[in-house]
Amino acid sequence: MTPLALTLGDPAGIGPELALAAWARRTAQPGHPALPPFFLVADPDFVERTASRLGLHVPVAEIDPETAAEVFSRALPVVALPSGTAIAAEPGAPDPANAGATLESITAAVGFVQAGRASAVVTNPIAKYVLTQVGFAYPGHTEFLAALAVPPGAPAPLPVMMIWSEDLAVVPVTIHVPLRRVPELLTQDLVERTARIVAQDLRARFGLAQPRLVLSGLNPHAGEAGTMGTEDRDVLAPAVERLRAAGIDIRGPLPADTLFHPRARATYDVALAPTHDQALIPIKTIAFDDGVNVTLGLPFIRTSPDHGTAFDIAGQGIARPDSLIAALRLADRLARNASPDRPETAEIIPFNDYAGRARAASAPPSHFDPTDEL
Ligand SMILES: NC(=O)C1=CN([C@@H]2O[C@H](COP(=O)(O)OP(=O)(O)OC[C@H]3O[C@@H](n4cnc5c(N)ncnc54)[C@H](O)[C@@H]3O)[C@@H](O)[C@H]2O)C=CC1
Ligand SMILES: NCC(=O)COP(=O)(O)O
Repeated sequence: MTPLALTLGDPAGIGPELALAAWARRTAQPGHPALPPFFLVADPDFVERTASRLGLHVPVAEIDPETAAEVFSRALPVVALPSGTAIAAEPGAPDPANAGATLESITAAVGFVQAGRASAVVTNPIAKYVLTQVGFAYPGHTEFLAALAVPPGAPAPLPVMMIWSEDLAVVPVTIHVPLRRVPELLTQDLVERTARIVAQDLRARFGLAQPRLVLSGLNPHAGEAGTMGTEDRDVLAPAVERLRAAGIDIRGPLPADTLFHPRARATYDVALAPTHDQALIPIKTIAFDDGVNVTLGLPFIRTSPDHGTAFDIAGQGIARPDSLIAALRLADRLARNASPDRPETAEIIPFNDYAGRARAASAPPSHFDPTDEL
């Protein structure tokens, strides 16, 4: 069985302790299947010190990726950083001196997946501003992974951030950019390319035959016919029209403020929103512990917990591993769907399976059905 490659994240954040906590929950429990085997790409001594500091009885085995699945039942498999770098980090005190190890863990994990030695990359959180201090040129994993997906110098694919949970999935069309730059970056082309990638990956990777997309407006009331901003009318609406003409089931732009309550959520699989916070606030409100960040549009699978480094609680042993566990499980399901040995049909991974409702065959004519009983 090909294991998942889990990155270190910022070693002063909660990533290392979450890896230990996730491994401690590896066995099947009622309602929760066993965790798929994974290995952490890190300094094994640092991982051992982290475990003993937290009083966790987690044996650590330094191995290569090929041995990870075999040892997983009895020890947390750790693949050493290729440079052999030793990490010294104080929980809650991020230090740019560790940025090299943080980045090396990501590049090594991607290399393992590209070489077929891991089935997917699962990333622990990084603090972008710490990496920026050593000249890291990307605003986050999402953009960095797109660059790693191609040979140096080749044009990178457009990476699309989706935060997924069984109750809601969202996609920010612009990602890590200042709010004041959104109107200039939010082009018809970007909306169309993003929506096409979402539709394609939901079909191919998540097994949804007819994914239902909606696009949230940018301005209040989706611009109120151009009286509260023109982007909805002049950029978003024509993009939706072209996408629909190309056979993609997408509606919008719809007013953002009425798009995320349960009856509205029951009418779509994924909501695209023009800005980062428009997309991420609803899902982190509804599913903070279960949300998974998935990068679409890459030639390999990458998932991550939806939260960040949580420096404020690092080293206290109180960080919840739920989102990392959800990320490991989803990466495994996506990898199985992508495997050449998969069964005849891909597993359908649920979207907005709100209260166990059956999915409507096609989008209803209105935004949502006000008489709907949930
Ligand atoms: N995928 C990634 O690498 C991500 C990285 N970040 C980075 O994380 C850093 C901190 O970002 P914040 O906005 O403060 O978000 P955050 O998610 O790190 O923390 C927000 C709040 O949630 C709590 N929290 C987070 N994860 C938790 C967990 N597993 N269990 C219990 N409580 C938890 C924290 O203690 C804090 O109070 C930033 O530098 C940002 O760049 C943020 C999001 C994702
Ligand atoms: N807010 C989500 C986030 O920052 C995740 O970014 P990335 O590091 O996964 O690109």
